[in-house]
Amino acid sequence: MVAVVGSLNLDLTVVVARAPEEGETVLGRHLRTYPGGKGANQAIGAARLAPTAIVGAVGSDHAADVLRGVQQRAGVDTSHLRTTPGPTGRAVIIVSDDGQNRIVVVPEANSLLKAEDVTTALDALDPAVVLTQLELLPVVTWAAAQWARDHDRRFVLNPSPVIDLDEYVLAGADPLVLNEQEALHYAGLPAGAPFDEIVTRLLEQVRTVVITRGGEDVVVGTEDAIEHLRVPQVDVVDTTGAGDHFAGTLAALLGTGEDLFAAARRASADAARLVASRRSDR
Ligand SMILES: OC[C@H]1O[C@H](O)[C@H](O)[C@@H]1O
Repeated sequence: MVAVVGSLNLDLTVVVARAPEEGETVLGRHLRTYPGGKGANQAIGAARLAPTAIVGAVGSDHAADVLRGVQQRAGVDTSHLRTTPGPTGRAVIIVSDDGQNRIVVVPEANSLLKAEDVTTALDALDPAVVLTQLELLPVVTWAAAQWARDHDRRFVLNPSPVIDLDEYVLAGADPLVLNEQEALHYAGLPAGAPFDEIVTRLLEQVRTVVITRGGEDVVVGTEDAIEHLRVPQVDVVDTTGAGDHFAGTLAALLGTGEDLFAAARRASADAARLVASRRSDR
């Protein structure tokens, strides 16, 4: 079983020809709401391949009902999804015609999840893999990392959005799953740094690393090898949630005993299919 300790948001998405500059107004189209949140997206990705539960919090509003229902229909165990007073998390997303996005997250209920909620849920679920990201409070991320370490379970960490992470949390990551910009941040290197140096710096802090580089490749680093895996080439329509789907798929496959390199290959093929479609068609 995979336990995803993570965020759930209702996403308000708009498509634009190009994202506005500071002080500029542009016209948009296709204003839609979608179920989202990195945790929720990852749980749906994982649930296609392995029993999966989400540990998180939603508010007491219509958005909460929508998000809970979507998780349940995807086969995700929601018995540790807390309901808190007030609004559910929201995100505002601008998707440009080149498929790239800009996201603002308003955490709301996500910030009401407590460390004790996570420990209690993980004790009850007893997962083989704990997957988390950084849209919850830092003490909650810490609790997830600590539980996995204390119980000798696999801890998959997607350190997004970027924050200054405690080295205790990073040290348990096996793997750390992140994109190129995030990799530069955690490696403490400037844009344009040689890729093998980025991976080497990260491997000084974590056990294994998987870096997704859009249509370029996926880089997998362990203490034995650094490999650049080819990714399927597709026409990019919307990248939103593709990294989450990748992380969820990877965590599920690792939980079934798949090797890290094979799991990363399969996850990138699955994520490529998502990138090539609008969210309304997924
Ligand atoms: O990674 C995409 C997700 O980030 C934010 O959490 C949004 O809710 C969106 O669904």
